[in-house]
Formats: sequence, C-alpha cells, structure tokens
Amino acid sequence: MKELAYLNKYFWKYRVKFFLGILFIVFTNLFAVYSPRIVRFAFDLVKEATQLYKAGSFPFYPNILADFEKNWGLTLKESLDFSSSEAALKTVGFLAVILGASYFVVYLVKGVFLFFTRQTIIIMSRNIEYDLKNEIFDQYQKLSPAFYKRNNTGDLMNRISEDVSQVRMYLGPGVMYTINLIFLFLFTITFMLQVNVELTLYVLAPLPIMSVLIYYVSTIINRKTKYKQEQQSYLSTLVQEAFSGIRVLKAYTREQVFAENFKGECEEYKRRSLDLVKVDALFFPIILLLIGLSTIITVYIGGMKSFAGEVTLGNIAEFVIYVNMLTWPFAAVGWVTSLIQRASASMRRIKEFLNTEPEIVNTVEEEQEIEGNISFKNVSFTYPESGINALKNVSFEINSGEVLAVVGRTGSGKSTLANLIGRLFEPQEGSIEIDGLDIRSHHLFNLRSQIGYVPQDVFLFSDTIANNISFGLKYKAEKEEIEQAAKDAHILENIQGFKKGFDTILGERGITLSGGQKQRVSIARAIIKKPKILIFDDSLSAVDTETEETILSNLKRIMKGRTSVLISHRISTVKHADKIIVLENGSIAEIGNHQSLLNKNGIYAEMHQQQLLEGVKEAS
Ligand SMILES: Nc1ncnc2c1ncn2[C@@H]1O[C@H](COP(=O)(O)OP(=O)(O)OP(=O)(O)O)[C@@H](O)[C@H]1O
Repeated sequence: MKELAYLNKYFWKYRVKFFLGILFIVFTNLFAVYSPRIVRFAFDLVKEATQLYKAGSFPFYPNILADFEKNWGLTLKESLDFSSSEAALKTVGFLAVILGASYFVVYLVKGVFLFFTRQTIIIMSRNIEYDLKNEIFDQYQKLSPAFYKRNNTGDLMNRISEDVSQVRMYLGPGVMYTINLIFLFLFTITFMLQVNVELTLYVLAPLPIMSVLIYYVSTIINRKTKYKQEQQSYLSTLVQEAFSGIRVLKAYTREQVFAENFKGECEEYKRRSLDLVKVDALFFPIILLLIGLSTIITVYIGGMKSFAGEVTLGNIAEFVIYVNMLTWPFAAVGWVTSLIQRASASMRRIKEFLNTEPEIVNTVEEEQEIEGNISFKNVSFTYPESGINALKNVSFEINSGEVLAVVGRTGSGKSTLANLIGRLFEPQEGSIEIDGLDIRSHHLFNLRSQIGYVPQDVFLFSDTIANNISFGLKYKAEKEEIEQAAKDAHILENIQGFKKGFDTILGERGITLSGGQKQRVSIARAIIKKPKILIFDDSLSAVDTETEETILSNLKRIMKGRTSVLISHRISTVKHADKIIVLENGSIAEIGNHQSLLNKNGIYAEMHQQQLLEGVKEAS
C-alpha cells in the first residue's frame, strides 16, 4: 500500500471527479437499499389481503396499509376500495402494479447513478493511467543510453503498459468497489438491523468466509495468469525472432527445428492455460455456494422467527434480496485485495524507474549558438557495465571550420569518442570543451540540436522518407529543403525513382532500403539541420567510393565554417581532413594530417598501404 501512496497526487489532481464519484456511489446505494423494502411491503400486503379475503368479512382494510399511512402521514383509505370481493381483488392488483412500478423506478434511478459513478471514477482512472504513462515516458526520455544498456526493451515496455494497467485496475475498479462496499454495507446493515439483529448476524456469517476464500482463489488465479502470460510473451518473442530472421532461418534450413521448438513451447502454454482454467472454474461455484448457504440460513432462521412472530414473510423475501445485493461486494473484497497487491508490486517496479536519476542532466538555462571548436583534455572513459576502458587519456583540439578524422581498428574507441561529443556519455576523467567552455556548462538540448549525428547503425522510423529526413528539425521543412538535403546526400535520384517519392513509407509495412540507401537518408537527416558540428560515424561504409567522393565534396560546401568529425576505416574518406587521429586500444597512437602521417610510416601508413593494395587487387 505504501507504494500506491505515490498516486495520491493524481487523486488530488482529479479531486472533483473523485468526490463526485463518491457522491454518486452514495446515491446509488441509497436507492438500491430501498428496493428490498418494496418487495417486503408487497409480500406482506398480499399475505394480509389474502387472509382477509379468505375470511370473507367485507369490507376490510389491511393493517399494513393503515401503518403505511400513519408512517408517511398519508390518507389513502378513501381512495382504496375493499368493500366487496371484486373490489378487493382490483385494489390489490392495482397496488401490486404501483409497487412493481416503484421497484422499477428505484432501479432506474440507481442505474442512472451507477452510470455517473462509472463516468467519474473510471474516467478518473483512465486519466491517471494516461498521465502516469506520460510521466514514465518522459522519464525514459531523460535517461541516458547507459540506462538502456542495463535494462532490456521488453522490461521497459512492460512497465509502461502491463504495470500501468495493473495500477489502473486499483485506481478504477479497486477504488470504486471498495467505496461501494463501504456504503452498501453501512446502508444495508442499518436496514437489516432494524428488522432483526439475530437474523442479520446469521445471514451475514458466511460472507466474510467468502471474502477470504475469494482472496485465496484470486491470488492463485493471478499467479497462474502471470505464469501463463510469461509463456505467452516467450512465444511471441520466438515467433517475432523467427519472422525477423526468416532469411537466415531459410538459408540455414532450420524451419523444422524451429517448428518443433515452437510446438514444444505451445504445449507448455496449453498446460499452463489448462492449469489456470481449473482454478478459474472454482471462482463462481464458490460464490454461488456461499450465496446459497446464506439464502438457506435466511429462509430457515427467518422461517423459525416468522413462526415465532418476530419477523414477517416479507422480511424473509427482503433479506434474501439483501444477501444477493451484498454477495458481489463481499466477493469483491477478496478480489480487490489481491488486485491491490498486484498494483502495489507493479507500482514498485514503475517507481524503480521513476526514481532513477538521469546520469546526464541539463543544468544550464541559457541557450547559446556554438562555433564548433572542440577540445578534449586528457579524456578517459570506461563503460560502467562492462568495465571496458574505451578511451585513455585522449587529448586533441579541432577548430570551427575544420575537418577532424578518426581512424583505427575495430573496437579502438572511435564511436565512443563521437558519443562523448554529443554528451551521450560523460567521461570519468579529463574534460571536453566546446568553444572553450566545459561541455557540461552548455545547454544540453541546445548543444545536441546543433550537432548532426549519423550513427554507425542507421535507424529509420516507420514513416515517410520526407519525415525521416526532416526528423531533427524544429519547424516544418519545405519540400525544396528536403530535396536539397537528399541531393547533397546523393539519394535524390533513388527517392525520385520510388512511385511515391518522398512520401514512400519505410520500415515494417513499407519498403526496405538497401544498406547504402539507408545510410544516405540518415546523412540527409543530419545535414538538413545545417549543424555546427557534423559527426559521421563510419557513415560511408556502405556506399561506393564514387558516391563517397560526391558526398564528401558536397559536405565541403555545406560544412564551410562548421566542424566535421569523420570516423572511418577507409583512408579515402579521411585523407583530406585537416587533422587525423589514429586510435589504438582507446589511446591516440598518431595524430597529424594525411601527409605527415604517411611520413611517420606508422599505423596510418600501414593502413594506407594495405588499402592501396586491396584497391589494386579489386581493379585487376
Ligand atoms: N555500450 C557499451 N557498453 C559496454 N562496452 C561498450 C559499449 N560500446 C562499446 N563498448 C566497448 O568499448 C570499446 C570501444 O568501442 P567503440 O564502439 O568505441 O569502438 P569503435 O572503434 O567505434 O569500433 P568499430 O570500428 O567496430 O565501430 C569496445 O571494446 C566495445 O566493446
């Protein structure tokens, strides 16, 4: 329950709906509790009128009507005719219709209030669900990439969907049924006690037992449902992987193995489902058994008391209805208790993420334009999860308008260096300065908005090509602007070749671009921003050298007066750079320009030689 206190701020936010909901619950139950009294009245009236009718002593006037008149200060006697047997029959029939109509009206009004209860409490719970999802999503967006490394996507998705749904069950049905039970119980008990204390106690005795039993059954059902859902998630993952990797699966002729594996897992799912069905089947019989028990007690004890003249026959009918009215709310106690337990566990999981402090935060108010001068001073960086020391004591400077190139073997720390410039990670040692100011003293989002980043593993959204290219812009891009970016990224012709051009949808339900096309759309996305710093993380690896030449010469024009960081394995990409860094195991092994590095005859010269030889081999 402690965990759920977090949600009180939302109850306060929607207090008007919440308090109106409580008011509607009160009215619903006030009307509900009067309906058994009408039945009692009808029973007792018919019984007395029948006795008098059989005795044949006309005219008569039933005592129950005289009492009713006295209690409500009415005078009905003149309008009700019991002077002859025909007249008595007609009058009793008329009264029965009136009582039936009153019963109907009471239920109608109760129904209207029930409708309003749901319109307030359930809507409140849906609003809170919406707010909570947004709160979690906002928090997710604040968390750094390191957090996403620590937690898998399935878990993140579960907390925002499955766990929030569990919490919603507490906010909606949980709260509604609890408040409903409190008022219904208070009203019903008051009415029942007025009739007969002893009978009330006997009749109510089985209900708490039912609550406890339902609680146990619900807990078992929840546990088994979770168990079944886990298997269902596993099956979904299995199917999803098989379809995503269908080409590999077919190429290695593993269809049969996969099918057998799937069958085995389906068997397990069936077993768990049937296991759940068995317990599920107990739920309603338990309720029915206990209602039956209470009804039998009502009729038996009520019958005895009726003989003794302590209660009327009408009271027995009245009590049977009370018992039925109380059954579901009492069953709900057990159900709601287990529901609250689940919601509490879910809330704990949600809070775990909500309370995670983002490692990288913005502490600066003022947004400023940057020039693009970058300086690394003895920067070292270790990935906390793996303990891999990816950068060691790295120092360099690059001025606005220059091109910095980073080369090195795979795993030498090139991408890590690129990520540090965008402040996606924070170095443990040393400092990074942009325009002479520590990177942490820049407005984080403003800084990132001035960086164009083309990551190594391109990611395109399931959206149109135009929207993918203009993704990073804060305004709606003009068509010409998007076309120019595509042209500069050397992808315009390809896009124009598609039937729907820039409106072509990419991704799962759209077309699949080739690796090189994807890279170039991603480049267009970065250059349309006209960034002050442009980072290419091995972004030309999937294009041929001719296309690479064109893109690089376009970049020269676009990036005039701005800073470019080119990460590559290819010497052809980096040879015109103003400064080239050669990384080796996270340290700078060589630094200089193309010519000076060739003169050094070190790693760079070796790479150059090797690539020249490969080029000659390919050409021959
Ligand atoms: N998110 C991460 N968590 C833990 N270790 C990482 C992470 N990213 C990279 N590493 C490790 O850090 C080291 C440097 O990786 P990095 O990606 O910077 O190399 P790279 O030079 O860009 O390699 P490549 O040329 O293959 O892209 C590698 O040993 C890698 O395994």
